[in-house]
Amino acid sequence: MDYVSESSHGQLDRRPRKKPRLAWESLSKDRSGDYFKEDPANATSCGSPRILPDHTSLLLKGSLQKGSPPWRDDDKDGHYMFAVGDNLTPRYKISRKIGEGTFGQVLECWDREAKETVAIKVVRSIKKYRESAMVEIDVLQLLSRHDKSGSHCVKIRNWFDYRNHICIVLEMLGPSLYDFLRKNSYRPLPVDLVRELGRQLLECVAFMHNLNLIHTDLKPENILSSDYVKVPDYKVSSRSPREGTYYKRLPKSINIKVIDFGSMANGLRKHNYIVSTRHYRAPEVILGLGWSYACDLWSVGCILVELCSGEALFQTHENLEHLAMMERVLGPLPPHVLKRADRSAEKYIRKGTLNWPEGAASRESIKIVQKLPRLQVFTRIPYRPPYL
Ligand SMILES: Nc1ncnc2c1ncn2[C@@H]1O[C@H](COP(=O)(O)OP(=O)(O)OP(=O)(O)O)[C@@H](O)[C@H]1O
Repeated sequence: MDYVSESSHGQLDRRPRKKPRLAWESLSKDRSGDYFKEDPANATSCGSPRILPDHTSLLLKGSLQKGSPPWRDDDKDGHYMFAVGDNLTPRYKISRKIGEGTFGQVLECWDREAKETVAIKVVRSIKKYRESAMVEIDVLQLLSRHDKSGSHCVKIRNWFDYRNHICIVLEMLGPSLYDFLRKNSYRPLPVDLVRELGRQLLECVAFMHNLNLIHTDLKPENILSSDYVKVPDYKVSSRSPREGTYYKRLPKSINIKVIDFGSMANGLRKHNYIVSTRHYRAPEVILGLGWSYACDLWSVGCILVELCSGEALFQTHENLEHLAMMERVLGPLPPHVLKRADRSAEKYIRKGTLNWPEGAASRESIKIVQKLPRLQVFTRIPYRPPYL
């Protein structure tokens, strides 16, 4: 057998960009009936996951044309093991792996029934991820139901449970804003383009917030170009001219769509657990003040500055340094905000102000903060004070 391993990115990511996953605890509700809905064309079989030496997907060349591939154990993290050319139920044929996240893998597949390419999120066969995926499906369906005029949210096409993996079938989108930045060697995008992207992003956020939903994980990786065109990839097609496998995607327009609704939170409740990927995390989340809709707006602000400058604004992994960076860029945190900090954040505050630079972990850290430009320098627009 000829196995090939594949990683989700051609290049190494420059920073860890993952967030804690807790949303299922706050959003999940009692479900009955459709929880383990199956694609009628497909039999689900469940087996106990066994340990495999590594978590990378194995791609098996030249597997079955019709029906399901032979049973393969999941890897040690509960990821589905697949082969390019396999069927994922008789309806979907796997073309390639597009991405991998906390939840599972995203596969580009050819939908034989709809005759279109789709992206299928194949969720890890672990209870908490399965449950969270069901919440994501609910959210995607809710968004689709209310989306009369194109909300800039990815559309769900279908879902099913296959060999103990929840599979979410999504419309196929193009590269992410992070891909654009990376491929552009982290050079700034033109301000007019950023303005247009910001408008679309805010439209999407307003749409979600009007439905009392807080995304909580807005970041360039989760904003995808909404169109893609297929052009022949001759390098591949000359060797293996198989259905759905010899195309590559190119960005076609500046229309964007938001993905990844697995961390969605209910806006009607108060929350104070940690959300968002570090660089896009709002101060109220770090300080334990309780958070709501505004945390999405904070993330949008960080994203827009990143698109204008080419680099993530707050590149840190430490809370106090992060807060100091915010003060450096935006001005002092208001005293009434610092006063409300919870116990875990008290250590960052001395006499009503941020314990900085006294509390800094190192001189290097102080220097890094000092080097950050003020917001006006990034945007060349007049400074607007207190942001909380
Ligand atoms: N509809 C889509 N079209 C094209 N690519 C997609 C689509 N949905 C997801 N992807 C790709 O798959 C990757 C992982 O998807 P997603 O963020 O939904 O998974 P996740 O497990 O929730 O990830 P994370 O741990 O980063 O939150 C994305 O970064 C993107 O590159």
